[in-house]
Amino acid sequence: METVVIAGLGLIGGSLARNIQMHKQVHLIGVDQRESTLEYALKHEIIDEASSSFQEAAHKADIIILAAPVSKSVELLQELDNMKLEKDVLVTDVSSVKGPIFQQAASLQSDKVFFVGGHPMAGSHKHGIEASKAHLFENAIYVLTPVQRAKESDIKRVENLLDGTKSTFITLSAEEHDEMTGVVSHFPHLIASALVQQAKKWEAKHSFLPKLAAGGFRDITRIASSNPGMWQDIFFQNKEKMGILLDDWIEEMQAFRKLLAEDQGQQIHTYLEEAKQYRDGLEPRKKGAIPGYYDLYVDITDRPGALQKVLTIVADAGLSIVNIHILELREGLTGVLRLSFSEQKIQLKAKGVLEVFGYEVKIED
Ligand SMILES: NC(=O)C1=CN([C@@H]2O[C@H](COP(=O)(O)OP(=O)(O)OC[C@H]3O[C@@H](n4cnc5c(N)ncnc54)[C@H](O)[C@@H]3O)[C@@H](O)[C@H]2O)C=CC1
Ligand SMILES: O=C(O)C(=O)Cc1ccc(O)cc1
Repeated sequence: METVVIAGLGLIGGSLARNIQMHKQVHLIGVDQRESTLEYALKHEIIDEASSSFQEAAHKADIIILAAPVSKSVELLQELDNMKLEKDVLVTDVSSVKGPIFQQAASLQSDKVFFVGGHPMAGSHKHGIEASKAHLFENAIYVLTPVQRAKESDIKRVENLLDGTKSTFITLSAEEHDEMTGVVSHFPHLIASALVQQAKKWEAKHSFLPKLAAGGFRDITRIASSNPGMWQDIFFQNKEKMGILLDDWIEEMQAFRKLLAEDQGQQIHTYLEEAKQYRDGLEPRKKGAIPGYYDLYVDITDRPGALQKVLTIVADAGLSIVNIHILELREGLTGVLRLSFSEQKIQLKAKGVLEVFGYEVKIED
Protein backbone atom coordinates (compact mmCIF):
# COMPACT_ATOMS: atom_id res chain seq x y z
CA MET A 1 0.00 0.00 0.00
CA GLU A 2 1.30 3.46 -0.90
CA THR A 3 2.08 5.91 1.88
CA VAL A 4 0.86 9.45 1.33
CA VAL A 5 2.07 12.26 3.57
CA ILE A 6 0.17 15.54 3.81
CA ALA A 7 2.21 18.32 5.42
CA GLY A 8 -0.06 21.09 6.71
CA LEU A 9 -3.47 19.78 7.72
CA GLY A 10 -5.47 23.00 7.47
CA LEU A 11 -8.44 23.83 5.28
CA ILE A 12 -6.82 22.56 2.08
CA GLY A 13 -4.60 19.76 3.45
CA GLY A 14 -7.46 18.55 5.64
CA SER A 15 -9.91 18.61 2.72
CA LEU A 16 -7.53 16.63 0.51
CA ALA A 17 -6.91 14.18 3.36
CA ARG A 18 -10.64 13.62 3.83
CA ASN A 19 -11.09 13.14 0.09
CA ILE A 20 -8.18 10.71 -0.32
CA GLN A 21 -9.32 8.77 2.75
CA MET A 22 -12.76 8.45 1.18
CA HIS A 23 -11.65 7.35 -2.30
CA LYS A 24 -8.23 5.70 -2.08
CA GLN A 25 -6.62 2.73 -0.38
CA VAL A 26 -3.49 4.38 0.97
CA HIS A 27 -1.76 4.81 4.30
CA LEU A 28 -2.23 8.48 5.11
CA ILE A 29 0.19 10.31 7.41
CA GLY A 30 -0.67 13.85 8.49
CA VAL A 31 2.05 16.28 9.53
CA ASP A 32 1.30 19.54 11.27
CA GLN A 33 3.06 21.85 13.67
CA ARG A 34 -0.08 22.16 15.76
CA GLU A 35 -0.64 19.26 18.12
CA SER A 36 -4.37 20.03 18.41
CA THR A 37 -4.75 19.73 14.61
CA LEU A 38 -3.14 16.28 14.62
CA GLU A 39 -5.37 15.18 17.50
CA TYR A 40 -8.46 16.43 15.64
CA ALA A 41 -7.39 14.62 12.44
CA LEU A 42 -6.84 11.34 14.26
CA LYS A 43 -10.05 11.63 16.27
CA HIS A 44 -12.11 12.20 13.12
CA GLU A 45 -10.22 9.48 11.20
CA ILE A 46 -9.08 11.99 8.59
CA ILE A 47 -5.59 10.43 8.72
CA ASP A 48 -4.22 7.00 9.70
CA GLU A 49 -1.10 8.29 11.42
CA ALA A 50 0.00 11.63 12.85
CA SER A 51 3.49 13.07 12.98
CA SER A 52 4.91 16.32 14.18
CA SER A 53 8.16 15.57 12.35
CA PHE A 54 8.16 16.22 8.60
CA GLN A 55 11.55 14.51 8.37
CA GLU A 56 10.31 11.29 9.98
CA ALA A 57 7.15 11.15 7.87
CA ALA A 58 9.00 11.99 4.64
CA HIS A 59 11.20 8.92 5.00
CA LYS A 60 8.09 6.72 4.87
CA ALA A 61 6.43 8.57 1.97
CA ASP A 62 5.76 7.50 -1.61
CA ILE A 63 3.87 10.71 -2.28
CA ILE A 64 3.97 14.01 -0.35
CA ILE A 65 1.43 16.80 -0.57
CA LEU A 66 2.76 20.11 0.77
CA ALA A 67 -0.25 22.03 2.06
CA ALA A 68 1.30 24.54 4.47
CA PRO A 69 1.34 28.31 3.79
CA VAL A 70 3.17 29.03 0.52
CA SER A 71 6.47 30.16 2.07
CA LYS A 72 6.45 27.18 4.48
CA SER A 73 5.84 24.70 1.65
CA VAL A 74 8.88 26.14 -0.15
CA GLU A 75 10.94 25.57 3.01
CA LEU A 76 9.62 22.02 3.38
CA LEU A 77 10.64 21.20 -0.21
CA GLN A 78 14.10 22.52 0.51
CA GLU A 79 14.25 20.44 3.69
CA LEU A 80 13.25 17.37 1.70
CA ASP A 81 16.01 18.01 -0.82
CA ASN A 82 18.55 17.88 2.01
CA MET A 83 17.30 14.56 3.40
CA LYS A 84 18.98 11.26 2.66
CA LEU A 85 15.94 9.42 1.35
CA GLU A 86 15.99 5.69 0.67
CA LYS A 87 13.18 5.64 -1.86
CA ASP A 88 11.86 7.91 -4.58
CA VAL A 89 9.17 10.34 -3.56
CA LEU A 90 6.72 12.21 -5.73
CA VAL A 91 5.92 15.67 -4.34
CA THR A 92 3.04 17.97 -5.12
CA ASP A 93 1.78 21.09 -3.36
CA VAL A 94 -1.34 23.27 -3.18
CA SER A 95 0.25 26.73 -2.99
CA SER A 96 -1.74 29.66 -4.36
CA VAL A 97 1.45 31.08 -5.88
CA LYS A 98 3.59 28.79 -8.01
CA GLY A 99 6.75 30.78 -8.86
CA PRO A 100 8.73 30.34 -5.60
CA ILE A 101 7.98 26.62 -5.16
CA PHE A 102 8.61 26.03 -8.86
CA GLN A 103 12.03 27.66 -8.58
CA GLN A 104 12.85 25.52 -5.58
CA ALA A 105 11.67 22.42 -7.43
CA ALA A 106 13.60 23.27 -10.58
CA SER A 107 16.84 23.39 -8.60
CA LEU A 108 16.35 20.16 -6.65
CA GLN A 109 19.63 18.35 -6.06
CA SER A 110 18.27 15.04 -4.80
CA ASP A 111 17.74 12.34 -7.42
CA LYS A 112 15.00 10.87 -5.23
CA VAL A 113 12.60 13.83 -5.29
CA PHE A 114 10.17 14.40 -8.19
CA PHE A 115 7.86 17.40 -8.28
CA VAL A 116 4.57 18.27 -9.95
CA GLY A 117 3.14 21.53 -8.59
CA GLY A 118 -0.57 21.85 -7.95
CA HIS A 119 -3.18 24.42 -7.01
CA PRO A 120 -6.83 23.59 -6.42
CA MET A 121 -8.74 26.71 -7.41
CA ALA A 122 -11.33 26.50 -4.68
CA GLY A 123 -11.35 27.34 -1.05
CA SER A 124 -13.14 29.34 1.53
CA HIS A 125 -12.69 32.34 3.78
CA LYS A 126 -12.29 29.91 6.67
CA HIS A 127 -9.11 28.17 7.68
CA GLY A 128 -8.03 25.21 9.77
CA ILE A 129 -8.89 21.54 9.73
CA GLU A 130 -12.29 22.12 11.34
CA ALA A 131 -13.45 23.85 8.14
CA SER A 132 -12.13 21.10 5.82
CA LYS A 133 -14.51 19.17 3.59
CA ALA A 134 -13.98 16.15 1.34
CA HIS A 135 -15.98 17.73 -1.48
CA LEU A 136 -14.38 21.20 -1.35
CA PHE A 137 -12.83 20.88 -4.81
CA GLU A 138 -15.78 19.38 -6.65
CA ASN A 139 -16.15 21.05 -10.09
CA ALA A 140 -13.14 23.29 -9.44
CA ILE A 141 -10.19 23.80 -11.74
CA TYR A 142 -7.06 22.10 -10.38
CA VAL A 143 -3.95 23.65 -11.93
CA LEU A 144 -0.85 21.47 -12.32
CA THR A 145 2.55 23.06 -12.91
CA PRO A 146 5.04 20.25 -13.60
CA VAL A 147 8.75 21.03 -13.67
CA GLN A 148 10.59 20.21 -16.87
CA ARG A 149 11.99 16.91 -15.67
CA ALA A 150 8.59 15.67 -14.43
CA LYS A 151 7.50 12.56 -16.31
CA GLU A 152 4.04 12.17 -17.82
CA SER A 153 3.60 9.23 -15.43
CA ASP A 154 4.27 11.53 -12.43
CA ILE A 155 1.52 13.89 -13.58
CA LYS A 156 -0.84 10.94 -14.05
CA ARG A 157 -0.03 9.66 -10.53
CA VAL A 158 -0.94 13.03 -9.00
CA GLU A 159 -4.15 13.17 -11.05
CA ASN A 160 -4.98 9.63 -10.08
CA LEU A 161 -4.48 10.29 -6.35
CA LEU A 162 -6.74 13.33 -6.57
CA ASP A 163 -9.39 12.15 -9.02
CA GLY A 164 -11.86 11.69 -6.15
CA THR A 165 -11.91 15.48 -5.75
CA LYS A 166 -13.91 15.61 -9.02
CA SER A 167 -11.97 18.67 -10.11
CA THR A 168 -10.74 19.38 -13.62
CA PHE A 169 -6.99 19.28 -14.12
CA ILE A 170 -5.26 21.76 -16.38
CA THR A 171 -1.55 22.31 -16.91
CA LEU A 172 0.03 25.77 -16.87
CA SER A 173 3.52 27.17 -16.45
CA ALA A 174 4.18 28.73 -13.04
CA GLU A 175 4.56 32.11 -14.76
CA GLU A 176 1.19 31.88 -16.52
CA HIS A 177 -0.43 30.66 -13.34
CA ASP A 178 0.88 33.50 -11.18
CA GLU A 179 -0.06 36.14 -13.71
CA MET A 180 -3.61 34.82 -14.13
CA THR A 181 -4.30 34.12 -10.46
CA GLY A 182 -2.79 37.55 -9.75
CA VAL A 183 -5.52 39.07 -11.93
CA VAL A 184 -8.52 36.98 -10.88
CA SER A 185 -7.68 36.02 -7.30
CA HIS A 186 -4.82 37.84 -5.55
CA PHE A 187 -5.40 41.41 -6.74
CA PRO A 188 -9.21 41.24 -6.25
CA HIS A 189 -8.49 40.19 -2.70
CA LEU A 190 -6.53 43.37 -2.12
CA ILE A 191 -9.32 45.48 -3.65
CA ALA A 192 -11.93 43.78 -1.43
CA SER A 193 -9.87 44.60 1.66
CA ALA A 194 -9.24 48.16 0.39
CA LEU A 195 -12.99 48.75 -0.04
CA VAL A 196 -13.59 47.61 3.52
CA GLN A 197 -10.77 49.86 4.76
CA GLN A 198 -12.36 52.77 2.91
CA ALA A 199 -15.75 52.12 4.52
CA LYS A 200 -14.10 51.82 7.93
CA LYS A 201 -12.39 55.19 7.44
CA TRP A 202 -15.63 56.92 6.43
CA GLU A 203 -17.48 55.39 9.36
CA ALA A 204 -15.59 57.86 11.59
CA LYS A 205 -17.64 60.58 9.93
CA HIS A 206 -20.90 58.66 9.45
CA SER A 207 -21.59 56.18 12.22
CA PHE A 208 -24.70 54.96 10.39
CA LEU A 209 -22.64 53.93 7.34
CA PRO A 210 -22.34 50.16 8.06
CA LYS A 211 -26.13 49.88 8.19
CA LEU A 212 -26.27 51.16 4.61
CA ALA A 213 -23.84 48.47 3.41
CA ALA A 214 -26.19 46.66 1.08
CA GLY A 215 -25.93 43.44 -0.92
CA GLY A 216 -23.52 44.90 -3.48
CA PHE A 217 -20.95 45.93 -0.88
CA ARG A 218 -21.31 42.63 0.90
CA ASP A 219 -20.92 40.61 -2.33
CA ILE A 220 -17.83 42.44 -3.53
CA THR A 221 -16.10 42.36 -0.12
CA ARG A 222 -16.91 38.76 0.85
CA ILE A 223 -13.32 37.63 0.34
CA ALA A 224 -12.01 40.34 2.68
CA SER A 225 -13.10 38.02 5.51
CA SER A 226 -10.44 35.44 4.59
CA ASN A 227 -7.38 34.41 6.53
CA PRO A 228 -5.07 37.52 6.73
CA GLY A 229 -1.95 35.47 7.45
CA MET A 230 -2.42 33.39 4.32
CA TRP A 231 -3.10 36.41 2.10
CA GLN A 232 -0.17 38.39 3.41
CA ASP A 233 2.01 35.41 2.46
CA ILE A 234 0.39 35.17 -1.01
CA PHE A 235 0.94 38.90 -1.71
CA PHE A 236 4.63 38.63 -0.85
CA GLN A 237 5.13 35.40 -2.77
CA ASN A 238 3.50 36.98 -5.86
CA LYS A 239 5.07 40.38 -5.22
CA GLU A 240 6.22 41.07 -8.78
CA LYS A 241 2.82 40.42 -10.40
CA MET A 242 1.05 42.33 -7.62
CA GLY A 243 3.30 45.33 -8.32
CA ILE A 244 2.45 45.28 -12.04
CA LEU A 245 -1.28 44.97 -11.30
CA LEU A 246 -1.14 47.79 -8.76
CA ASP A 247 0.50 50.15 -11.31
CA ASP A 248 -2.06 49.11 -13.87
CA TRP A 249 -4.92 49.74 -11.45
CA ILE A 250 -3.65 53.14 -10.30
CA GLU A 251 -3.28 54.22 -13.92
CA GLU A 252 -6.80 53.07 -14.72
CA MET A 253 -8.29 54.85 -11.71
CA GLN A 254 -6.47 58.04 -12.67
CA ALA A 255 -7.88 57.79 -16.18
CA PHE A 256 -11.34 57.30 -14.70
CA ARG A 257 -10.92 60.28 -12.40
CA LYS A 258 -10.03 62.40 -15.44
CA LEU A 259 -13.14 61.22 -17.32
CA LEU A 260 -15.24 62.19 -14.31
CA ALA A 261 -13.60 65.58 -13.90
CA GLU A 262 -14.11 66.31 -17.60
CA ASP A 263 -17.75 65.21 -17.56
CA GLN A 264 -17.10 62.50 -20.15
CA GLY A 265 -20.46 60.79 -19.59
CA GLN A 266 -20.40 58.83 -22.81
CA GLN A 267 -16.95 57.39 -22.16
CA ILE A 268 -17.88 56.43 -18.63
CA HIS A 269 -20.98 54.72 -19.98
CA THR A 270 -18.84 52.81 -22.46
CA TYR A 271 -16.43 51.83 -19.67
CA LEU A 272 -19.31 50.45 -17.59
CA GLU A 273 -20.99 48.85 -20.59
CA GLU A 274 -17.81 47.02 -21.63
CA ALA A 275 -17.32 45.77 -18.07
CA LYS A 276 -20.93 44.58 -17.91
CA GLN A 277 -20.59 42.70 -21.19
CA TYR A 278 -17.39 41.00 -20.10
CA ARG A 279 -18.85 40.11 -16.69
CA ASP A 280 -22.06 38.78 -18.26
CA GLY A 281 -19.92 36.69 -20.62
CA LEU A 282 -18.22 34.99 -17.66
CA GLU A 283 -20.92 32.41 -17.82
CA PRO A 284 -20.53 28.99 -16.33
CA ARG A 285 -17.88 27.00 -18.15
CA LYS A 286 -17.65 29.50 -21.01
CA LYS A 287 -14.73 31.52 -19.75
CA GLY A 288 -12.23 31.98 -16.98
CA ALA A 289 -9.94 29.78 -14.94
CA ILE A 290 -12.31 29.63 -12.02
CA PRO A 291 -15.25 27.50 -12.96
CA GLY A 292 -18.68 28.99 -12.70
CA TYR A 293 -21.78 27.06 -11.98
CA TYR A 294 -25.26 26.93 -13.42
CA ASP A 295 -27.13 29.18 -11.03
CA LEU A 296 -30.79 29.58 -10.16
CA TYR A 297 -32.16 32.53 -8.23
CA VAL A 298 -35.15 31.61 -6.10
CA ASP A 299 -37.28 34.19 -4.38
CA ILE A 300 -37.93 33.11 -0.81
CA THR A 301 -39.56 34.79 2.14
CA ASP A 302 -37.95 35.33 5.49
CA ARG A 303 -39.99 32.75 7.30
CA PRO A 304 -38.68 29.93 9.44
CA GLY A 305 -38.22 26.86 7.26
CA ALA A 306 -38.37 28.71 3.90
CA LEU A 307 -34.86 27.64 2.94
CA GLN A 308 -35.42 24.10 4.14
CA LYS A 309 -38.54 23.83 1.98
CA VAL A 310 -36.71 24.79 -1.22
CA LEU A 311 -33.84 22.44 -0.49
CA THR A 312 -36.21 19.57 0.23
CA ILE A 313 -38.03 20.05 -3.09
CA VAL A 314 -34.74 19.98 -5.00
CA ALA A 315 -33.39 17.03 -3.01
CA ASP A 316 -36.62 15.05 -3.43
CA ALA A 317 -36.25 15.48 -7.18
CA GLY A 318 -32.86 13.77 -6.86
CA LEU A 319 -30.94 16.87 -7.95
CA SER A 320 -27.68 17.74 -6.26
CA ILE A 321 -26.75 21.31 -5.41
CA VAL A 322 -23.06 22.27 -5.46
CA ASN A 323 -23.37 25.64 -3.76
CA ILE A 324 -25.94 27.68 -1.85
CA HIS A 325 -25.82 31.40 -1.19
CA ILE A 326 -28.36 33.75 0.35
CA LEU A 327 -27.81 37.01 -1.48
CA GLU A 328 -29.94 39.30 0.56
CA LEU A 329 -32.55 38.45 3.11
CA ARG A 330 -33.84 41.28 5.22
CA GLU A 331 -36.34 40.88 7.95
CA GLY A 332 -39.90 40.81 6.69
CA LEU A 333 -38.89 41.14 3.04
CA THR A 334 -38.36 38.60 0.32
CA GLY A 335 -34.84 37.60 -0.49
CA VAL A 336 -32.93 35.77 -3.13
CA LEU A 337 -31.49 32.35 -2.70
CA ARG A 338 -28.85 31.35 -5.21
CA LEU A 339 -28.58 27.63 -5.89
CA SER A 340 -25.67 26.45 -8.04
CA PHE A 341 -25.62 23.27 -10.08
CA SER A 342 -22.81 21.55 -11.93
CA GLU A 343 -24.75 21.03 -15.15
CA GLN A 344 -27.28 23.02 -17.13
CA LYS A 345 -29.51 19.96 -17.36
CA ILE A 346 -29.81 19.79 -13.56
CA GLN A 347 -30.30 23.57 -13.31
CA LEU A 348 -33.25 23.45 -15.72
CA LYS A 349 -34.82 20.45 -13.98
CA ALA A 350 -34.59 22.22 -10.62
CA LYS A 351 -36.16 25.33 -12.12
CA GLY A 352 -39.06 23.27 -13.45
CA VAL A 353 -39.71 21.45 -10.21
CA LEU A 354 -39.57 24.64 -8.10
CA GLU A 355 -41.97 26.41 -10.45
CA VAL A 356 -44.44 23.57 -10.03
CA PHE A 357 -44.40 24.41 -6.32
CA GLY A 358 -45.13 28.07 -7.12
CA TYR A 359 -41.67 29.56 -6.64
CA GLU A 360 -40.46 32.47 -8.72
CA VAL A 361 -37.21 31.25 -10.24
CA LYS A 362 -34.80 33.14 -12.46
CA ILE A 363 -31.73 31.91 -14.32
CA GLU A 364 -29.93 35.27 -14.26
CA ASP A 365 -29.66 37.67 -11.37
N1 LIG B 1 -7.67 28.81 1.79
C1 LIG B 1 -7.92 28.72 0.50
O1 LIG B 1 -9.01 29.12 0.06
C2 LIG B 1 -6.88 28.13 -0.41
C3 LIG B 1 -5.56 27.98 -0.01
N2 LIG B 1 -4.63 27.42 -0.86
C4 LIG B 1 -3.25 27.22 -0.41
O2 LIG B 1 -3.27 26.15 0.52
C5 LIG B 1 -2.22 26.30 1.47
C6 LIG B 1 -2.78 26.12 2.86
O3 LIG B 1 -3.83 27.05 3.07
P1 LIG B 1 -5.02 26.74 4.08
O4 LIG B 1 -5.26 25.28 4.17
O5 LIG B 1 -6.13 27.64 3.69
O6 LIG B 1 -4.39 27.29 5.43
P2 LIG B 1 -4.69 26.81 6.92
O7 LIG B 1 -4.18 27.90 7.78
O8 LIG B 1 -6.08 26.35 7.07
O9 LIG B 1 -3.71 25.55 7.08
C7 LIG B 1 -2.33 25.59 7.08
C8 LIG B 1 -1.84 24.47 7.98
O10 LIG B 1 -0.43 24.34 7.84
C9 LIG B 1 0.13 24.14 9.13
N3 LIG B 1 1.53 24.49 9.05
C10 LIG B 1 2.09 25.73 9.01
N4 LIG B 1 3.43 25.63 8.92
C11 LIG B 1 3.72 24.31 8.88
C12 LIG B 1 4.94 23.59 8.80
N5 LIG B 1 6.12 24.20 8.72
N6 LIG B 1 4.87 22.23 8.81
C13 LIG B 1 3.68 21.60 8.90
N7 LIG B 1 2.49 22.24 8.98
C14 LIG B 1 2.53 23.58 8.97
C15 LIG B 1 -0.71 24.99 10.05
O11 LIG B 1 -0.60 24.57 11.40
C16 LIG B 1 -2.11 24.74 9.46
O12 LIG B 1 -2.74 23.61 10.05
C17 LIG B 1 -1.60 27.67 1.21
O13 LIG B 1 -0.39 27.48 0.52
C18 LIG B 1 -2.62 28.38 0.35
O14 LIG B 1 -1.98 29.28 -0.53
C19 LIG B 1 -4.99 26.95 -2.09
C20 LIG B 1 -6.29 27.06 -2.53
C21 LIG B 1 -7.31 27.70 -1.74
O1 LIG C 1 -13.54 32.06 -1.77
C1 LIG C 1 -13.03 32.51 -2.79
O2 LIG C 1 -13.64 33.16 -3.62
C2 LIG C 1 -11.59 32.26 -3.05
O3 LIG C 1 -10.98 33.09 -3.63
C3 LIG C 1 -10.99 30.95 -2.58
C4 LIG C 1 -9.57 30.74 -3.00
C5 LIG C 1 -8.55 31.27 -2.23
C6 LIG C 1 -7.22 31.06 -2.58
C7 LIG C 1 -6.92 30.32 -3.70
O4 LIG C 1 -5.64 30.12 -4.04
C8 LIG C 1 -7.93 29.77 -4.48
C9 LIG C 1 -9.26 29.99 -4.11
